[in-house]
Amino acid sequence: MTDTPYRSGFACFVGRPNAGKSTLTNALVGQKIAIASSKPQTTRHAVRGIITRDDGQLVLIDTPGLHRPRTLLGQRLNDLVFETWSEVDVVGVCLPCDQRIGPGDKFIIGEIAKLGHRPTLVALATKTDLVSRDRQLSHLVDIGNVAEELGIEWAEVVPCSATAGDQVDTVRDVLLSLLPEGPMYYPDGEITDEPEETLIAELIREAALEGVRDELPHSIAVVIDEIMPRADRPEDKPLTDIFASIVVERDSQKGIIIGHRGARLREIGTQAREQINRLLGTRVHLDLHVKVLKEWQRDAKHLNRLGF
Ligand SMILES: Nc1nc2c(ncn2[C@@H]2O[C@H](COP(=O)(O)OP(=O)(O)OP(=O)(O)O)[C@@H](O)[C@H]2O)c(=O)[nH]1
Repeated sequence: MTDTPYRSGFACFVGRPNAGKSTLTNALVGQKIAIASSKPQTTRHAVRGIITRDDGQLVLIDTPGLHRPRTLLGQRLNDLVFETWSEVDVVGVCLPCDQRIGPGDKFIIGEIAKLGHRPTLVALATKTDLVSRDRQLSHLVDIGNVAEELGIEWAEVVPCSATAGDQVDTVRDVLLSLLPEGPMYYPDGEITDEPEETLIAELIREAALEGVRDELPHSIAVVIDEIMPRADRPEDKPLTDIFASIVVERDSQKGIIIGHRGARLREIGTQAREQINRLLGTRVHLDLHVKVLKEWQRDAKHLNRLGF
């Protein structure tokens, strides 16, 4: 027995699109659970990663990026962000070292500062591997200045790189140390409480987004139609059939997803299948269809059905 109190609580990362939030979440949790993609604004669901240690438990919540709400989907995503911020104990503000702190970053920090219940704020200078030592130092000075400018206080400022593994342990330690004393919320060994179906849908969405134009991300949703174990398989070689639909808004987008003679759709299937195999630990057969649901982002009925 030690005298150190058990700490537990919730944290989330915020920052501009591409700031490295999902990648850092994955690095901290040590298993791929959130969706990392080189396209901005791909994180949609509040995917949680759970870190359980002898001295505490940290539940990481991944929120979508804040953006100008032009559609009903945009509004709902923003509401989800504000809701999450006021519920967590710690918010890690990701400020990538290779980018100057700009109006977008200040807007996000300013919005958090306005919350009635303000979480503890930590500044994470992400992507240290991309810059020189000098640039890193001037970035840290800017991070200090921005706190003063906006009237907030950083509990800690940590430079780190999720891809190079630089200071990831420190980020984990710092986040845990800032949590209140509390119980273990989730049993040990649980990495995410997202239903498997959501994770599978996210993996397919991620594969579908790879290499498509920048404006497409918001137009794609994935619905899992059915997941079932294939009958009559030998016990040591199980196979799972997964039927899923990729939903787009326009016929032209359907064409992009399917590609020339179905080439892109096949690529999406292959890539997603590999990830799903890894997630489930069994072989899967993936059956993908592309559906057009006109203007689904503006239609409350469609949004509800697609899980937003
Ligand atoms: N060099 C380098 N690249 C990184 C690092 N962290 C993330 N990246 C890359 O930056 C891009 C964006 O990373 P994400 O983790 O998807 O960023 P995000 O903030 O979750 O992005 P959104 O979901 O769009 O809000 C990806 O291509 C990552 O591989 C890092 O520490 N170093």
